[in-house]
Amino acid sequence: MAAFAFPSHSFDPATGNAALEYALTGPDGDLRFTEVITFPRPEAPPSPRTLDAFGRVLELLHLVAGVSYYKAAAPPRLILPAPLGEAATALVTAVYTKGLAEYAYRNDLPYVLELTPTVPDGEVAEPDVLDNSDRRPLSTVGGGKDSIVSLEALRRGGFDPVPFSVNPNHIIVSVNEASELAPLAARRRLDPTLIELNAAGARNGHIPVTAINSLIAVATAVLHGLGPVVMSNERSASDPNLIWNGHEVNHQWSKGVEAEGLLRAALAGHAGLTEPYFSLLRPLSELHIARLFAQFSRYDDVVTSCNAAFKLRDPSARWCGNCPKCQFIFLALAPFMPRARLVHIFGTDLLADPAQTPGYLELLGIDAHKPFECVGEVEESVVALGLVAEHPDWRDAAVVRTLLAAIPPEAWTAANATDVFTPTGPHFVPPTYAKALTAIS
Ligand SMILES: CC(=O)N[C@H]1[C@@H](OP(=O)(O)OP(=O)(O)OC[C@H]2O[C@@H](n3ccc(=O)[nH]c3=O)[C@H](O)[C@@H]2O)O[C@H](CO)[C@@H](O)[C@@H]1O[C@H](C)C(=O)N[C@@H](C)C(=O)N[C@@H](CCC(=O)O)C(=O)O
Ligand SMILES: Nc1ncnc2c1ncn2[C@@H]1O[C@H](COP(=O)(O)OP(=O)(O)OP(=O)(O)O)[C@@H](O)[C@H]1O
Repeated sequence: MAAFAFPSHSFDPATGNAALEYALTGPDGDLRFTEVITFPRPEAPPSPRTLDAFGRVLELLHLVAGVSYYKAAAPPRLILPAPLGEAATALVTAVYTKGLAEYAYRNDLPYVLELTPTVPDGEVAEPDVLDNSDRRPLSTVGGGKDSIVSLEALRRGGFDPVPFSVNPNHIIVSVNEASELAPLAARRRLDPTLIELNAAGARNGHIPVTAINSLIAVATAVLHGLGPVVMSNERSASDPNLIWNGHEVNHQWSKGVEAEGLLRAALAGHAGLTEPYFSLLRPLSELHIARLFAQFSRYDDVVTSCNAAFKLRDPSARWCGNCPKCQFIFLALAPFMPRARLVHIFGTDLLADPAQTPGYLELLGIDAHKPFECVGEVEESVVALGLVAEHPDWRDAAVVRTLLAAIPPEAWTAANATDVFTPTGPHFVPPTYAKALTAIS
């Protein structure tokens, strides 16, 4: 295929359906795709001003959600459908290069890291400014511990959050029920042709899915006259897994602070939104978030962070108990709760199972690089190990004993518990919201 293009998109306010059209084009013909996103419809018909801002967010979503289809062939050209301002172009460029860096690395396609979209010449009309910053926040729920911490922080801070998810599965539905808050949801349907192409051996790999979910969330907030979208992306999401051909490869790129800044700037420049989107947990480490989560037991029967439970086909019921994310989160929660409670949450005791040791050696930086998964930094795993080693419930667990014997002395010196539990780093949390975090600390 020679190029990837964005033929058109549309929205029907009567049904809430948005149709996003894509094309892979080449000398032997085109492959066309349509992704359908169904937005929850507001009770009252939206005003023309709301629909205008929503339409502009949809334009960004159309461009960003194309990554799923682009990746089936990875042509060298990306041809945008209309003139685009600087901030929006920067977002789109980064989503297709940095957001696809893991895909490029695994498929050995270095040119993807340097894609430059072709943007048609022309003026882009300035958007009207829309300031909804004082309205109720829309807080995304992914079923895991992080979004639960944000929901509870917002609630304790007096913000009356509206939970929101894209394609909520039974886990997300149960988390929302446990929160006793009334949620909103959007439906996203990938074009079935993509799944057929995958089955036939098309190129495939990781995509920056958080960028897509984030724009669906912002579009929903605008349509419903709600305030900022509150994400739960942690500090360590910004750190790369490795460097390849001089470029950072970060599995969690679209959860990182760079993506957050680019998205905010694009939403301001292209859609006129003044305070559209931020991550409440950005200054915190994963281990710090785990400590905060431990105080909320009402979600114990439902909370699930394991990605295997969120596959479209053959998902695990809850924690698979055998992936880097399960291993990391088990270790991160262990210092802050009794063993019986954690084993109840996971349905298994990972630190009692010697088969888990190799995975933990990777998380502790003893073997290989940081796994391509949503896991914290090596330093956080080392600090967590130090804490469980002193915990009466955990210090004699088989895996803990093996890891303590394997870890080199210099790893302890490099890991500093004070750093791990001190909020730090760049963030976009508005001052009015900062108090929500202190409310649960
Ligand atoms: C659940 C999961 O990890 N899925 C990844 C997996 O796909 P798999 O075939 O095992 O299952 P499905 O998710 O059901 O996907 C079916 C096919 O559809 C494609 N696809 C899916 C969603 C989408 O938005 N676009 C798509 O093109 C997908 O490629 C499959 O062919 O392996 C795939 C190939 O490596 C990954 O692309 C699947 O990742 C999902 C898009 C996904 O939702 N992943 C998140 C759990 C995830 O990776 N989150 C990161 C955040 C990364 C970020 O920067 O946003 C994290 O938790 O760290
Ligand atoms: N289906 C979804 N719809 C909307 N937002 C989502 C969805 N899945 C994840 N998110 C959001 O994306 C961000 C990253 O997701 P992630 O899976 O890391 O978080 P989580 O589920 O809250 O917690 P954990 O890290 O424990 O899994 C979070 O802000 C989360 O709320």
